[in-house]
Amino acid sequence: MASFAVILPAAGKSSRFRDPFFKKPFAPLEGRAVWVHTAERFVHRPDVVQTILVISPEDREEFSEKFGAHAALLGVELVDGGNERADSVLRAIEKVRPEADYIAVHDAARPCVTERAIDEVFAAAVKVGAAILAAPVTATLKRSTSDQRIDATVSREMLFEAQTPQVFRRALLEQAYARRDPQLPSTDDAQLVERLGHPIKLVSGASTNLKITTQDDLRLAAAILKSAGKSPSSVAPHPFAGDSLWR
Ligand SMILES: Nc1ccn([C@@H]2O[C@H](COP(=O)(O)OP(=O)(O)OP(=O)(O)O)[C@@H](O)[C@H]2O)c(=O)n1
Ligand SMILES: C[C@](O)(CO)[C@H](O)COP(=O)(O)O
Repeated sequence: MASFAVILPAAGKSSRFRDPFFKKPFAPLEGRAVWVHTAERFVHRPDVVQTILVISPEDREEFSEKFGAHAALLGVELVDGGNERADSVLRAIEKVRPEADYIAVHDAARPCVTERAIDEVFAAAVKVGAAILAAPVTATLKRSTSDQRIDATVSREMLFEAQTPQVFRRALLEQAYARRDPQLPSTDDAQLVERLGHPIKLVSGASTNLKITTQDDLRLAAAILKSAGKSPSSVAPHPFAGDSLWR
């Protein structure tokens, strides 16, 4: 069986979350913190050999007080994050155990991912070496002028919104990070692997696999978890789930 190390980046500033008390990974959601819901999607899987939660050094003390026992119970290891998301992921990559064949990076702020979607993107990564969940763009896309007027309508043909997990053969992701040019920004890990020219499979992800960014997203995530009896694995998968496109 292929073995996976899972990296859960949770070291961001949550600036768009605008909550006076919580950064989004630590916000309460249906009785548990967001990060706990996310971690629980992975820690019990027989193919996951390690789960690493990346938190900001400034959060370490409070996290240990509030969640230290729960993290230990789940077998979740902690790593200090960095200024950029890529810095956080790299620090976790450096702690991945030798027995992991693949590395899956999944935003701690995406607690509604389903077991089926994880199965599919993991399987695709084993097949191709790299795969990400991505939702087909369904809205009409407009490009704006600097003063917020419509400049043009952009074709949504073959456009996908990248999600996570983003899953890679370990050596491939390590090579992509070794060649990372800090001058070239990257908002996801796939971008770094794309620059190597390696194919990355797009596995259709559900719109319910949302990234909590704002307070509205938290409310939406609560509704999704409630409708799934708090276990999103029973959420109806995206109608095209399982389809995938080479890239
Ligand atoms: N330096 C960073 C930046 C982001 N993240 C994590 O990457 C995921 C996706 O990032 P995003 O949604 O942008 O989180 P924030 O950067 O916290 O959001 P904001 O831009 O609103 O501050 C989040 O789980 C976030 O905690 C991280 O681990 N380290
Ligand atoms: C990784 C990601 O969730 C894919 O859509 C997204 O790029 C994270 O971006 P953020 O600005 O760090 O939220």
